[in-house]
Formats: sequence, C-alpha cells, structure tokens
Amino acid sequence: WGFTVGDYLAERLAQVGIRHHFVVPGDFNLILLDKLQAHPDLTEIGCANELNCSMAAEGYARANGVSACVVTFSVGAISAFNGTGSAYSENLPLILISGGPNTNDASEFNILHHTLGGTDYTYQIEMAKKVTCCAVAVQRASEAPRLIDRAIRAALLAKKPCYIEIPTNLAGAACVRPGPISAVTEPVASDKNALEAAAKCAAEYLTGKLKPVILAGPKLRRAGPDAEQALIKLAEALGCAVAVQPAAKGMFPENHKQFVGIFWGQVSTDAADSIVHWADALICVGTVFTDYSTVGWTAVPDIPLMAAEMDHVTYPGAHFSRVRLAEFLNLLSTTVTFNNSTMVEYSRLKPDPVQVHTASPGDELTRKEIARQLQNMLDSKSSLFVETGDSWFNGIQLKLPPGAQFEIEMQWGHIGWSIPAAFGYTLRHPDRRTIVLVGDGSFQVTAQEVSQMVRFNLPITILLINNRGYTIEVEIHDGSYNKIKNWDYALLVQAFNSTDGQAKGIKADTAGELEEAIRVAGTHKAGPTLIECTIHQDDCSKELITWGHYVAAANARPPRS
Ligand SMILES: C/C(NCc1cnc(C)nc1N)=C(/S)[C@H](O)COP(=O)(O)OP(=O)(O)O
Ligand SMILES: [Mg+2]
Repeated sequence: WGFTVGDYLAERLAQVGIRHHFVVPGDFNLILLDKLQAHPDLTEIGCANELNCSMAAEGYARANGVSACVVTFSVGAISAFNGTGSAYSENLPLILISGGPNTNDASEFNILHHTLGGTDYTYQIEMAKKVTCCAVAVQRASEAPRLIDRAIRAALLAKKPCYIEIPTNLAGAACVRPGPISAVTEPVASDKNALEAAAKCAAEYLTGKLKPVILAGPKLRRAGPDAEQALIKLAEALGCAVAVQPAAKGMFPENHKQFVGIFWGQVSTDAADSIVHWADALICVGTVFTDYSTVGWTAVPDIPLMAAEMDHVTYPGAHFSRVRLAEFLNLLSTTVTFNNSTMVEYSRLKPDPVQVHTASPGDELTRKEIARQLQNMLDSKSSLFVETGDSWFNGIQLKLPPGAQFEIEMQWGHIGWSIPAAFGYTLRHPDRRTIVLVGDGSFQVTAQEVSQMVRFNLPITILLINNRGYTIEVEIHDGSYNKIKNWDYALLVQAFNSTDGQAKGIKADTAGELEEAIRVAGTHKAGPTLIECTIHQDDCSKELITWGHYVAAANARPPRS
C-alpha cells in the first residue's frame, strides 16, 4: 500500500506540530480522513457541526500556533468559513481542508449533491480566497506536494488561514514523499539593513521626547512568544509605562511593575488612558485601532505613533519592511535611553485598590459577586476565555495573576466562539484549568460542543451568565429582537451525558450557591461543569453601558452626502 496524497498532507500537518485535527465527515472527505487518522501523530477530533469545528480549530491555533479543520465540500466548508474568518481576523494559521468533487465531474458537466446544483465547482475556492491568505485546489496528484507546501508555508508566515481542496478521488492517489519540513517552516529573517535603520530611526523618534509610553496590541502574541519576551526587555530598558489594548490583555504580565492597565478609552482600567493621553511618544507594538477598541473612535491616540508590527516598522516619516518584531524589540532594548517619567507620573495617578463587597451566602447573585468569585478562582494555571457580551467587560476588569492566560475574540466577535474555542484550546493544553465566561445568548449558538468536552473528558468550567437575552445589544440599541427563549442550561448539559458522560450542570441563584458550585467544579476532573448563574437582566457593567453609547453613536454617523 503506497504513499498517497492524503499521507502527504497528514505528514505535513504532523511536521508543523499539529497533534489533533478537527473534523466533520462527509462523502467528499472520507478517504482523506482515513489517511489523516492513519498518521501516528494525528488524533481525529469529531465536532458536532462545521461552525464549531472551525471555531475549535481557531481555539487550538491559539494554544498550538497552527491548526487543521477538515470538512466536506460546500455544505461543510461554507459553515467552516465563519471560523476561518475568525482565524483570519485574529491572525491565526488555521489550515482549512475540504474534500472536493471527483476530478471527472466538472468536465463531464455532472450535477452533484451538496452543491449549488450547477456544474461549476470553483465557487468554493473563490469564496475561500476571501477568508484565507492562500487557497489551492489539487487537480492532479503530481501537483499535491507543491500546492500543499505552498499553502501551509503561506499560512505560517502570514499568521493567516489557508485553504486546501482535495478531490475525493485524489486523497488515495499515489504521491511522492515530502522533503525536509524546513522548506515549509523556516521563518523569513529580518533584512539586516532594514533592522539597523529601523532601530536608528527609533532613536531619532524618541530623541527629545519626555514622556514615552509603550502600547501593546493583539498582534504582539501572533508574532511569537519571543516577541512577548522581547517587549518585556524593551520595557525594562526604557523604564516607561506599558499599557495594553483590550484584545491584548495578558500579553504583557499584569503583575509587572510597569504595567499601567488596559487602554480602552472611557472604559480603561487603572490609569491607562490618562497615561497614554499624557505621552508625547507612543511605541505601538502589534496594535489594532478599531471602532470597538477605540470606543467608537473616541479614544484614538492623537500624537504621531511609532508602530512595530509582526514584520515591519512604521514611523511618522519612514517605513521599514522585513523587520521581524522580536529582533527589532531586542535590538531596541540595547539602544534606547532610560526614561521612566511616565512611571513617575503613574505612581501619582495609580488608583487605590477598590474594596470589593463580599455578598452574604443568601444574597441574590449579582454580576459584581460573580466577578469577585471568578477573580478568586484565577491562578497561574488558569486560562480564561471571555465571550462577546458583557463577559468582555467583566473579563477585562479582572486582574491576571502571573501565568494566567486570557483569550478573547474581539476582532471577529462571533457570539458562541468561546465554547468550541475553549474545547480546542484545552485539548492542546490539558494541563491548564480552562474557564469560560459566556452569556446565555452566545451559549445558544454553539452549545453542542459541550458534548465534545464530555466525550473527551475535559474538566472545563463554564460560567454561564443568564441575564435573559442579548444585553450588549440592548445597551447599543434595544428592541424585541434582543429577547431569547430561556433554556434550562444546567439540565441541558446533563443531557449530553446520556449513559456514559460526566458533565455537571449546576444552577446558582445566590452567592452561596455559586461558591459551592465553584468548589464542586474545582474537584470535578472527569468532564465539564456548567454553572448557570442567574442575574437580573439589567445587571450589566457600567463599562458596557458607557461603551455601548459611544459605539451606537459611531454606528449612527450619517452617510456622507
Ligand atoms: C447578539 C449579539 N451580537 C451580535 C452577533 C450576532 N451574531 C453573531 C454570530 N455574533 C454577534 N456578535 C450579542 S453580543 C449578544 O448580546 C450576546 O448575548 P449574551 O451572550 O447573552 O451576552 P450579553 O447578555 O452579556 O450581551
Ligand atoms: Mg445575555
């Protein structure tokens, strides 16, 4: 039994470090799935549907750096485009693989099931081109190695998803064996001249400045763990204040003495916004200024920025290509002059610690009490997923202890992402204690994936905030559409057990019940624990209300005449 196209793909996936691939079977991909499953280093992870499959792969890529999602043609791939879009906007190399029609069908003008009913089957790859950095469709086995290597390398370099289409009758076709994987994985080093010139330009940018601040954004982590380490080195060489954007929470240690909070305009934490607006030089590292991260464009820094990205650096008057972030930050840390004026200022602005009220056990549960108890759960092994909704605001306000990880999907913002993404992430990090903070509306989008947590015995703790509907939307603009049918969420997850599962579903209506439920979750290792926290539908964070007003105003800007 010879080496095939499917074996080639399996070997490349394993060689780039993938150990689990997420799948939903369909008759266009069954032979391919056999080949992937046959690889000793790959474990097949079935999902309940292709949206969840692609979101689980998105979460896996957060933990592993790269992931694979394998679906069937058209009916599968079109759902998976949503999680692929998430990976694109969140800068994650997700390898989307779709089975495809038999190579004879197009030329024979055959009409096939699952398709739009025409005989042109290129519509899928045309769509895929829009949500990936490289999309290839293998038409002959002989071209499979070149196309597969090209797509995977493009994804790894760009930190964007790629698309590979394998016709159902080619997965098992004979194929040559792959060459060294370094040809696919070797990163592009900085151009020496550009690197030196960029560092020199930084010195000019900082000359004469009295109040430099560093602002870290979500692309910092996507540039690699060495970039996060290099930023700490630069920060300590400069001695300046370091603020982070909300989507970058956790990418700079919050216990570091130079951390000044989350810069998020009127809903910033600590004194981040006063310090960032006081700066006369802003070193932006992997930052992304969007309508949501600038609170409806009301919190855009108003001084000329220096922006260091994954592979280039831009100044008010210059641009340097092919400068890798970690190398640039490390070089800068050896050339900058110490200037801690913004830390001196921060020490005068730093807010006093807030006294958090502890509810009595019999008190009705509130958002504040949930946040207080969640804060006490966090430790160095915690990985906290915060879902789109008031969970964003509750999560951002938490203090991360050293080693705690924080995951948010603030660019794509697809409600329901956190359940499959936390599932995918935890498969890769079974050593971490994964906690999901998710609203009732979001949970209803992807609840099925809790059954995969049951299937793979993952002790994920889900704090479901039941405030009876889409509260974030209520705060932006209310209407009948923000109401949803209530479920018995605690009972639902028990249904996923059938006769052989270990999910626990616990209702918590009071502070004492939450305390007890968290204790149970902490000792329950054989499966997920969902704690359904009932709070009043108007009990939301003031940050959400403030933010909602500004975002609604930004949405309402009149069309240009
Ligand atoms: C409907 C929608 N956003 C619009 C939306 C609609 N569809 C998708 C896929 N993603 C989206 N963000 C959002 S944020 C809901 O308020 C979420 O409700 P829930 O999970 O219950 O959280 P809150 O109650 O805290 O808002
Ligand atoms: Mg809700």
